[in-house]
Parts: sequence; structure tokens; C-alpha cells
Amino acid sequence: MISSFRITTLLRTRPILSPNVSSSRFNCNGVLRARPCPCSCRFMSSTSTTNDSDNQVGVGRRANHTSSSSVPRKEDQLVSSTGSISNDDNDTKPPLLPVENGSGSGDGDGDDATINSKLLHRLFEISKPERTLILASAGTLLITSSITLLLPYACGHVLDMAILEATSTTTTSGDTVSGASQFSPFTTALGLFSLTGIAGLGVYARSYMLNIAGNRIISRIRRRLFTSSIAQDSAFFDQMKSGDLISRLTNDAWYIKAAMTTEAVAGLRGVVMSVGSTSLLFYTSPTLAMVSLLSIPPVFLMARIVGRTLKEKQKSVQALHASATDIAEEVFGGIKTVKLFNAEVLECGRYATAITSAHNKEIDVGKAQAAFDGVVHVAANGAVLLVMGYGGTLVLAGELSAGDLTGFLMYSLLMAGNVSSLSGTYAEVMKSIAAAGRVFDIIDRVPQIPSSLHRSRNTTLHDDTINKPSAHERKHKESISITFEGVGFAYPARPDAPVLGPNFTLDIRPGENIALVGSSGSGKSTVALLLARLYNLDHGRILLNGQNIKDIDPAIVREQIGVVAQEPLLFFGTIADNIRYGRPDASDEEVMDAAKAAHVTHFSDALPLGLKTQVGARGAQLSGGQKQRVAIARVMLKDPPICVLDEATSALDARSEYHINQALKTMTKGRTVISIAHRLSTIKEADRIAVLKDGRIVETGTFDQLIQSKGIFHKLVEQQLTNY
Ligand SMILES: Nc1ncnc2c1ncn2[C@@H]1O[C@H](COP(=O)(O)OP(=O)(O)OP(=O)(O)O)[C@@H](O)[C@H]1O
Repeated sequence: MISSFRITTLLRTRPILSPNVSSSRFNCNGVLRARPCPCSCRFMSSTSTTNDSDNQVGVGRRANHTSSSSVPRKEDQLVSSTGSISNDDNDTKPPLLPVENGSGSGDGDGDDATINSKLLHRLFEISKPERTLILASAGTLLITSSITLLLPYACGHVLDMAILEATSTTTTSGDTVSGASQFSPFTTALGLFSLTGIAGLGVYARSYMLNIAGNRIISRIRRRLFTSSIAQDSAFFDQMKSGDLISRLTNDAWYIKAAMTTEAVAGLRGVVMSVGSTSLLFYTSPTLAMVSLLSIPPVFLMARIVGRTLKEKQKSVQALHASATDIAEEVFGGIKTVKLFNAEVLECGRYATAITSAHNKEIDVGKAQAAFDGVVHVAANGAVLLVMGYGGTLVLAGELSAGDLTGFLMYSLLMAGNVSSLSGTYAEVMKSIAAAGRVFDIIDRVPQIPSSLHRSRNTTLHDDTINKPSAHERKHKESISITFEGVGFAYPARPDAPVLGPNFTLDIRPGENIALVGSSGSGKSTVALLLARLYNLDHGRILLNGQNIKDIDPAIVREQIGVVAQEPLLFFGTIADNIRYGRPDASDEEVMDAAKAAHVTHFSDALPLGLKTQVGARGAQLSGGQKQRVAIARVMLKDPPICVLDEATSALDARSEYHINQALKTMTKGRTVISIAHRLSTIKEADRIAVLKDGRIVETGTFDQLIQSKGIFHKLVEQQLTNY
């Protein structure tokens, strides 16, 4: 009677896996786990590293990290990524956007299992440098798991000793039984506590090492991803949403980090603890062990079904989050336009729709996960209760001691907890595989046009060596001739709407200043973009001094060309930083000279910090004309042999324009200049004017010749003069 009462009391002190309380929040000692998950999910600690105690018994402890807000952001360094580059315009074009098959394996073939194992293999590869740390942290499992596995045995033993003592006391009517009096449960507990202290140290070491490994891994992934993204050609960026790229850099990279650290060790711990506790179950009572293992088949079956669903659904979740991020980014970048059009409500609605669909999809994922948690919960608790019922009967029949049953129940709980934890790990790894597919899709994408990152390419594809920009070699540039020969081009995003061609031909002599005119949208800026090889041609050739640009390293081509764009983009930093963008190794004096020549000092001198004044994100703190002057100074500092001035002075007042034109005249002396212009003031300065219409040059000549010929140019000028 007494012993069965004590067993019941003891069992009551165990955490009861109530359906109302998420067992994920407890360790096996029923202690509420203190650290919340970094995202707003309902689960507890699973931050950057594992902090889970080995004692974890509860089920369904997985965290659901799909919220972008949950993901820590980190500025990353630019590193080199190199690879084989197709340099052939006539190559079969690769898909503009990464194929969303999640294979990330480059070939995209194979069944699901093959793709998963390829991706896992690559994840291991990417984590290789942190192998020692991860293995060391896994090694701590030997200590912590052994101690954890010892505790149920010790508890059972303590209980048996206590029962023995109590029974002896009763039967001897007050006589003390020798030996039993020396047993003190408290001293035993104290001894076990010191062991737990050692296990605590092991948990600390594991957490500490995984934190380091995790951060290094995520940093490496983000650097590689950023490098591969930035290396892509313009056609890629025309179609890829920047929000999607950011989402891959943040959310997806975070998932991979979790898989390779927290989940990997959690998985290993799950295996060690499951195998350990199962062996001890068989050691204690093989019959009871068989009963308790009944829970495993439904858990694994469910894990397999749910794992697959999760992987697929997770990809949509990430894509939907990317769309929402894209909207946010666009709105914040264009906040003035939004406000000027009172479009706050519209934008809030747009964002709400996007983020709601992302979260609805997440709820969908949650449903699958909840069903899984439910099955695991019932299976695990069912098995424990079965053991309790059957084991209790064995105790009553005298075939099992109360201590053994207690130890057995504790091992059952350990096993159930770890099996469910293993299934959870499987589900998380499936999500990480989905994320890895999205990340490797970009990392593996070979740009059609090599970027300057590939210049000093003597390393392998995924080398992490920091590829510092080579020191600008400032050779004295000779004038360069430019020839467009039978060019045909349509933007890859609009392949059915040719902009130039089918036979766009133009010869520009070395040192010539040619003005390109034509109606809006006729393709003038496109000519400059093609010259700088930001896009590949559909057909034809562009020659610099007779050499096809596709046979020259694009970085070298771009070094020869300075473009002052219609809407120049400045970067966050000071005015001086932005000018120095033209030539990073320029001295302060050279920056100052360029600033003076481009009349930047006219406005910067009036600012308290002069050239050290911050321009804000995208140069938002400067006026349009000021931005143009900084952009001109940037090109002046670059000092290239070919200058493309795309409405370079359109935002300037007449006086500034006059001064800058003088400076540009000095700067462009002896250089080949393409002035893309609508304004007469620019056109008149040109040596020759070429009129662009329907994708080809329809007239060329000097200003006077074209006026006299009374052709298209004459009409354009007339229209402009009438508008004045
Ligand atoms: N990235 C792009 N993707 C698809 N189409 C584009 C892209 N950039 C420009 N276009 C289209 O190509 C055509 C030529 O554009 P381009 O900017 O070269 O004209 P432009 O003559 O410089 O015009 P403007 O004088 O107005 O600046 C336009 O119809 C434009 O809509």
C-alpha cells in the first residue's frame, strides 16, 4: 500500500504532459525554459545556438522561424566569388531568374531524395571550416547525455532504498535495521547534483561553441550570397525583386545556420538519448520496453509526411515574405512620392495584403506542424501511460520493483521526448533544405556577363578570399573609337520589344563629341548601357578601337567609360565618399579638385561640414542639381577616355550649367564623348549629331547641316523652340 502511494506521489511530481500546456516549454524536470525564441513564435528557446538541456522530455519543442522580423540582420563584407563565365553573346541564355526548384545544385535534376542529399552535402561543405567547433560541441553530449541517462536509474535506486528502509522500519516494530540507516536520499541527491553541475558545464560549452560556429556559418553564407548576387548581370536585376534577395540573405541564411548548428546537434542529441534510453529500457524490462516503443512508428510516419509538406510550403512562405519585403523597401525608398500622392493608405493596403498572405501561408505550415505535434503528443503520452498501467500491474504482481518502474517511466519520458525532438529536427531540416535551395539557386547562378569581381580570378568558385578592388591603374588614356556594327537588342525582360536594330550601326571617331538625339524612349540611354556591356547584344558587335567588347574583360571596358546618368544615384556617405567612388585610391586633393571643377564646392562650402557632409540614403539630402554635380565630379575623378553624358546637366540652373559645361569641355578634351541630349545647348557643342529613330540612326551631320537638310532633327529642334 505504502509503496504504491509513494509511486503515485512521485509520478505526480513529474511534468504531466497536459494538452493545455505546451510541453515544449519545460525540460524534463518540469522547469519552464526561460529564454524565449527570438521571433514572436510561441515556442521557447531555440535562438542562435542550442541551449536545450539534454533532459528535455517534452514534445513538439520546435520553433517556427518564418517571420522575417525574427531574423537577425548583419552587415557583411564583400568577398570574391568566382566561376566559369559564359562570355558568348550567342550562348543559349540561362533563365533570368533562379529556378525555384529548390535544388540549388546547379543541375536541378534528380528526385526529391537526391536533391535533398545534394543540398545536405553542400550544407556540410559550407560548414566545414567550423567542423572542429561543431564536433567539439557534439562531443559534450557524451558527458551531458551520460549524466542525464544516469539520473532515472539513480532515482529508481533511491526509491527502492527508501521503500526498503520504510518497510524495514514497519516490520521490525521500532528496531533499526543495520545498513538502511546509513542511506540518506538527500546525500545521494547532493552527489547527483554535483554531476548535474558538470552536465551544466557541458551544456554551457556546447552552447558557446555552437554560437561561434553558427555566426561564422551564417556570415559566410551571407557573404557568398551577397557576392553572387552582386555579380549577376543587369538583366537579372531587371527581373529579380530586391526584397526576394534580401529575404534570402536574412531568413533563408538563418534557416541554414540553424540546421547546421542547433538542429544538427539537437539531432545528434536526439539520437544519442533515444538510443541510450531505449537500451536502458530494454535492460530494465524488455517486455515493458516493447510496449513503450509502440509510440515510435506513428511519430516517424507523421514526421515523414509532414516533413515533405513543410519543405514545399516553406518555399512559398519565403517567397511571400520576399514580396512583402519588396513592397516595404520600395515604399521606404520612395516615401516622398508616396506622401505627395497621399498614397499611405494604398501602400498600407498593399503591404497588408502581401504580409497577410505570407502569414496565412505560415498558418498553413503551422497547421501541418500542429497536427504533427498532436500526434506526437498522444503517441508519446499514450506510450508512457501504457507503461504505467502495465508496469503497475507488474509491480503489484511482484515482478518489478517500484524503483525499476519509476526509472523505467523516466526513461520512457526521456525516449518519448527525444524521439519527438528528433522528428521536430527532421521537420526543421526540411525547412532548411527549402531555404538552402533558394540560397544555392543564387550562389550557383553564373552571370551571363562577368562582373568586376571576376577580374583577378585565380581562385575557385567559392573562395572566401576578400577580393579588394584592384588599385586603379591610371594610365594616360588615348582617345578610343567606338563602332556599333549591325546591332540588334531587346531588353531580356521584354524580348518581343526590340529597342535597337535589327541593324543599328554607328561609327564614332576617337576624340569625337557626338550628340545622340531622338524622341523619348527611342533608345539613347540603351546605347550607353550596351557600350558599357551591361547587357549582351542579341546580334551584332560593338568595337572599341576595333576590338569586340565581348572579347575584353567587362571590368576593363567599364574602366574606359564614365557615365553621368540622367538620374544619378548617390550612396549613403559623405559628398567626398561619393566623389571618391570614381576612383577609390584618389587623394583628398584630387577629390577636392574634382569637386571644384564640377562646381560641387559652390554648395558644399556653404555647409558646415563641407565635403564631409552626409548625403543620406540614395543622396536624399541633396537637390537634383547637387546630385548631378557630385556625379559629374565622380566621373571627372575617374577620368575615363570615353564619357557618356546622359542629360548630365538637365537638373542645373543656367549659370551652373554654363560653368559645368566649361569644366566638362576641359575634361572631355581629347576624349570620345557621347552626349545624350534633348537640350539645344548640349547639342550645339557637339562635333556631330546622330538622330535615333525606330532603333536605327536615321540622320547624322553637324548642327547646321541637319538644320539645313530639314529632316527629323530639324523637326525636333523646331518643336523644342516652339515649346519655348
Ligand atoms: N530595363 C529595361 N527593361 C525593359 N525595357 C526597358 C528597360 N530600360 C528601358 N527600357 C525600354 O527601352 C526603351 C528605350 O529606353 P531608353 O531609356 O534607352 O530611352 P531614351 O531614348 O534614353 O529615353 P529618354 O530620352 O526618355 O531618356 C524604352 O521603351 C524603355 O521603356
